[in-house]
Parts: sequence; structure tokens; C-alpha cells
Amino acid sequence: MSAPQHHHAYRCPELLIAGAWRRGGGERRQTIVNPADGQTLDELALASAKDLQDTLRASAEGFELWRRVPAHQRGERLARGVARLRERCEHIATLLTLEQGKPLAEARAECLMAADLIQWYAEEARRVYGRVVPARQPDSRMTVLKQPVGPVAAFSPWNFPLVLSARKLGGALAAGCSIVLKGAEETPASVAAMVACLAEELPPGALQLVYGVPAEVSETLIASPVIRKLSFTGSVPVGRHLAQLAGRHLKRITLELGGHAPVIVCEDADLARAVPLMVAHKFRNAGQACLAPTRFYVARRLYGDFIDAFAQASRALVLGPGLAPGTQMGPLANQRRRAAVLDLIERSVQRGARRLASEAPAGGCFVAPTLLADAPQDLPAMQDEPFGPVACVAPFDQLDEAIARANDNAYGLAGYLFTDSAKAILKVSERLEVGSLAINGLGVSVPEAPFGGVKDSGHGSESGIEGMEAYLDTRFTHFVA
Ligand SMILES: NC(=O)c1ccc[n+]([C@@H]2O[C@H](COP(=O)([O-])OP(=O)(O)OC[C@H]3O[C@@H](n4cnc5c(N)ncnc54)[C@H](O)[C@@H]3O)[C@@H](O)[C@H]2O)c1
Ligand SMILES: O=S(=O)(O)c1ccc(CO)cc1
Repeated sequence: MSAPQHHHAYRCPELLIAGAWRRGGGERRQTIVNPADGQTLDELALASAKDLQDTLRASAEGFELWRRVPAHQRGERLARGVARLRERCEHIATLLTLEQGKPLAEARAECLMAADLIQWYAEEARRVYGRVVPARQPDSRMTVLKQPVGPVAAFSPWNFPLVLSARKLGGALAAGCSIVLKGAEETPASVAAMVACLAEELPPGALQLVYGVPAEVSETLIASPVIRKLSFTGSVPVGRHLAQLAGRHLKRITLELGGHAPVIVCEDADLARAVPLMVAHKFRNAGQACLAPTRFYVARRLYGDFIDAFAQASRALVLGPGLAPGTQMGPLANQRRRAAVLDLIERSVQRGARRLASEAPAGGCFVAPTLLADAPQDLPAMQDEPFGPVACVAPFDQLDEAIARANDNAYGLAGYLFTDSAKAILKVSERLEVGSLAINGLGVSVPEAPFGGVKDSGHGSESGIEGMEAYLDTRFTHFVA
């Protein structure tokens, strides 16, 4: 392990507990590595058991303070935090690129997307309406009230640390909940810088940030009677484990557990439009996105042309360190991911897939953009989420066959369709087992619409009014005068 380089812009953050930043008191440290060159950036001090108990106490106190702030003021205060986030975007994006690897332009876009997400929730805070139900007897009133569910524990991953934390922070805080965020230990500084923008506007304990040993943090928070709701984005095994803990302690839970998005390219599709969109979307963040298009089912008539165009556009991508000007695809976020992706490619090639790939830069965690053509349905890369710069492609003859193969996967998060045929659009919209479908585009995730999955991709939605509802309890009041 190399000594910390202390890049001029990079320092590991402290934890935000009860309104004050403090160094994690635990014995363990997490080494933060720049995936572009393998250099150590800094060491993160993790939370102790006492830090977590202090966090729980402050979360209960912060909830009592924050829930009493009128909704329109909550919105205004969050909006001020969002303005600060936009002002500090360049600094935060640089931290994100250093610790996560994505190109600086993508890091900036992520920071601004996180700002948009929280802004939408800030505006929505004042629109959390209840309703009046016609009463069953004279001189009485029946009302339905929406109330914040209580202190929330949220767990966000390393691939889109800002966006995937912002969805949880925005919803919980706008609804009037307090929230403890456990960010991903691999990417701590960018999230801390975003949290700092918001925390300046909030009472102590309303928003807290911890990093720790993940299992210790989740078990402590979920078992505590203080915490009323969980939200997790990450892998299926960890999601299953947290769902079991949530069940044991009867906590509400929202789970976003990844995807293996099918793309159906019909015979009438415009390849000149579809291919550049899908190549950019596929290789954004080096493919480490739950909504990335990964399984292409292409009408046989277009199959050869699609492969040629896709492979050519992928080869043209400029790979390099995220901070280097002109870089279009950075490294994977860590060596663990690189090893897993290379293994998936090798196993798939051994099973007969045709590999079309360019060269990856030496050093760091780079993997070349890879297309696996003539992919049978049981190919490892067709079944397992690649979470890297790997796409599979196979031809189809009938739309029903393409839909059946698209649905033949444990995941059901995003899906994509390219066609102008109304019949095909209706059929796929009805039958594709996904939480979000984009037709002739890539917009499956926007602040004002719900984002969530079916099957092993999890349950519940984030963003949109559904994302707000996830942080609200419903209370019926029947009043007789
Ligand atoms: N849905 C997404 O956006 C998303 C994000 C990251 C990873 N993933 C999936 O996870 C796979 C592997 O990634 P990984 O190696 O980082 O996975 P992992 O399962 O080891 O960790 C995923 C995240 O969960 C957290 N975590 C792990 N154990 C936990 C626990 N007991 N309690 C609370 N949090 C815990 C980690 O800190 C990390 O941020 C990827 O291939 C991908 O399929 C999905
Ligand atoms: O940046 S977004 O397109 O909104 C986005 C949403 C979800 C995920 C999950 O990995 C990644 C990026």
C-alpha cells in the first residue's frame, strides 16, 4: 500500500454527528484509493460504537426539531442548501472524480443532478396534502393526515454517491424526517461536501453522516427503536440481508438493488439515433450504473449493422484518468470491480460469445469497453449484472421472443425500446417487467418521476411523489363535535 499522497484537493471527511463534525472514534481505518492510478489519497477514520449511539440520540432530537419547522420553511431551507451545492459544484466534482474515477464532466453532471433532485423535493415539501373524507354522521369530520415517518437510516453506494444519497436526503428532509446517512466508505469526501451544504441550514441531528464497518452500522441503526425507516441502494445480497433485519425489527424499507437493462431494437429503429445514445449511456461511469443498458436484443435485419456501429462508437471512446481533459471513460471504481468484470468477460467468451473490444490503458482499474456478440440467453454476462463496461447483443425474429428473453432475468429496473411502431410500443409497455421504460431515448431517471424496480431490483420508489410518500405515515382522524 502506498503512502497517502494528499492530493491538493483531497482530504477524508469527518463524521457529522449531532450538528458537529468529529473524527470517527473507531479503531478501523479505510484507505481511500484513486482508481485512476492506484495511489492512496487518504485514510478515513470509521465510527465507533459510541459514535453510533450518539448519532441515534441526536437523530431522535433532530427529528423533534425539524418536524416542527413549517413545510414551506423546510423547502426554503433545503433550497438554500441546494444553491450552496451548485456554487461548490466544481470542488465537489473534483473530489468525486479523485475518489471514484468518473470523468470530471460526469462528476459535474452528477453534482448538478443531485442538486436538481433535492430542489424538486424542496419544492414538493409544501404540497404534502392530506384529504377530507365525507363524514358518516352529522357534526363530525374525517381527515387523513400525512406525517413524517420518523428518523431514517439511509445507505448509499459508491457508483453515484451524490445522486443516490440526494434521493434519500431530499425525500426524508422535505417530508420532515431526520436522516442518518451511511455513505459508501470508498467515496466519502464528495458526499460529505454535499452534506455540509445542506447541514448549514438544518437543526443539529436532522442530517447526520457516518462511515463505519457497514454491518456494524446497519445492525446498530436498524435494531434501534429510534429508526423508523430504511432506504438502501446497492447489491442484491446486501439488500436481502437488510430486508431481513428490517423484517425482524418491523421497519419500513425501500430497496434499489441494481438491474440488467434490456434494450429492444425493432426492425424500423433508427440506428443513427439509437447507437450513439446507447453507447454514451452504456459507458457512462464505465458502466457502473444500475440503469445502464446491458442486454441488447436487435431485430435480425439490423443485427450486423448494429454490431458494427456499436463497436465502432465504443472503440472511439477516449479512456483515461477522470481529471485529464478529453477523457470520456474513466477507470472502474476499484480493483474488486475490475477483477469481477474481467472474470465475467472471460467466462462469457469461454461459453462462445464473440468479443469486440478495444485496449484499456495500463495501470489503474481500467477495463476496455466490450461488446459480447451472438450472446446466448444463458451466457454469464446475460444473466449476471455486469456493473462495468460490458454489453451483450443477440438477434431476434419476433417481438414476442425479444420480450420473453428480456424478461428472462432476475432483475427488473430499467428497460429501453427503439421503434416507431405503435403496436410494438403498446406491447412492450404492457409486458416488459421493469420499473422504468424509455422509448427512443434514455430518460428513465428524472427528479419528478418515480424510479424503482420490480423482481430482484427491489421495491418502493425514489423521486417523484412516490419518493416523498416513502417517508410519510398516514393517519386517519375521526372527530365528532
Ligand atoms: N443499485 C446500485 O446502484 C448499485 C450500487 C453499487 C453496487 N451495486 C451492486 O453491487 C455489486 C457489488 O458491488 P460491491 O462490491 O460494492 O457490493 P457490496 O454488496 O459489497 O456493497 C455494496 C454497498 O453496500 C454496502 N454494504 C455492504 N454490506 C453492508 C451491510 N451489512 N450493511 C449496510 N451496507 C452494507 C457497502 O458499503 C457498499 O456501499 C455490483 O456488482 C452491483 O451489482 C449496485
Ligand atoms: O444519474 S441518474 O441517471 O439519475 C442514476 C440513477 C440511478 C443510478 C443507479 O445506479 C445511477 C444513476
